[in-house]
Amino acid sequence: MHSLSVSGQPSLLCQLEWKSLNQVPDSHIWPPDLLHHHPTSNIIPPSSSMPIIDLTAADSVVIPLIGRACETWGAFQITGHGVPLRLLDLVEAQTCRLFSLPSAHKLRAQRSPSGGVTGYGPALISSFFSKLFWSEGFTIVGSAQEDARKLWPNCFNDFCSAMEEYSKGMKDLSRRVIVLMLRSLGLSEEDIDEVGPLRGHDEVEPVLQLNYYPPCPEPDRTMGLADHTDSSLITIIHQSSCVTGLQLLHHDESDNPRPQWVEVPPISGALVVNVGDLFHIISNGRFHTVIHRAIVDRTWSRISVAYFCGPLAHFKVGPIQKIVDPNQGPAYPGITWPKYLSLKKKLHNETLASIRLPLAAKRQDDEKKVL
Ligand SMILES: C=C1C[C@]23C[C@@]1(O)CC[C@H]2[C@@]12CCC[C@@](C)(C(=O)O1)[C@H]2[C@@H]3C(=O)O
Ligand SMILES: O=C(O)CCC(=O)C(=O)O
Ligand SMILES: [Fe+2]
Repeated sequence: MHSLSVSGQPSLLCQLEWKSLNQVPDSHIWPPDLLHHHPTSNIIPPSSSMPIIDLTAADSVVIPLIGRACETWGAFQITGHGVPLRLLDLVEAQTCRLFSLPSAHKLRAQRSPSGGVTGYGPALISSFFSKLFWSEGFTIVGSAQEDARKLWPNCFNDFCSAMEEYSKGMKDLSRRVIVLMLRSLGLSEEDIDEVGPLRGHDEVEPVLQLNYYPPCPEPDRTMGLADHTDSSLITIIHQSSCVTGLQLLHHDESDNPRPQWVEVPPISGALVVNVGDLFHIISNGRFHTVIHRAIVDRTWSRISVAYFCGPLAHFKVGPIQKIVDPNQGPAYPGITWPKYLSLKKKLHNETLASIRLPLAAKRQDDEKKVL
């Protein structure tokens, strides 16, 4: 059953008994202009489908492929990444175990309504929309112990150890991918040690977002997770292997002036890497932070596990000087991840634009006009 808040708007903490529904309640029906599903937009010729990069290939092959993918797509899939299939299956099974709990149990670990980040609830961006998502989320920052104890007072260990092992695997992999991305921007290994977004990488608290999208009787009328960019440097996503749902907004300059939603096909054992807002900033806008969303399926539920990799809290992320064109200057000021997240809570997809600096060339022009 879903609840209504005093204002008559559906409560964001509403908990549906998904299985009991044979149609989508009004609280979850999205206006068509926000859905723009365009079924045909999913039929993308293979020549322009999202890159799949095998990390076992030589660096001289992988690095340019990654650079190109980040510039044109803002995302790519990786295979040969070394994270065992056993670990991907384990984290998926534990995620499934969590979302299969009765609603009343899950609500014991509900995210605190007064600005909490960790715990069970709709994705945080849900507050920007008057309609609810056809999904449930669980956010882990650092250790999952406190919340897992509320869910399984006597047997929380399996869940916690799976999440810890997975976070560790993702931490190592994200460092490796970030180094390849920085090298594709022309930085040497020594430059990378100096420039710093990876400084203290081992101490950064892992952020995991577990997402569950139940089957939906009317998938074309609702939204699993609305359009957004991730605030991280990069996000690594594991998605269930048989059900599609993740889509990217892709601008294919060569054929079509309008961006299109492109499906990210699930490939067993592959992981999706999204360029996040902070990488867009450090690359001075060269790498493109990707707008993405999740839609739902009539028959199948879907699970995704997203690992958000960011810098240490006190580290100010700004465009890397070595790659800033001196004629243009930096496009963004330095900003810490917590500060960026607090802006994002208020401004959602307008956050990057809100901090963008006028280009140096334009600044000089404007200064001349004043003189
Ligand atoms: C580090 C974070 C990124 C995130 C906000 C958060 O503090 C924890 C949850 C993350 C998440 C996951 C689902 C999509 C997203 C936009 C959201 O609503 O919560 C991201 C946030 C983000 O990238 O800004
Ligand atoms: O479900 C997905 O594949 C996308 C999840 C996502 O974008 C997120 O958690 O930020
Ligand atoms: Fe995302």
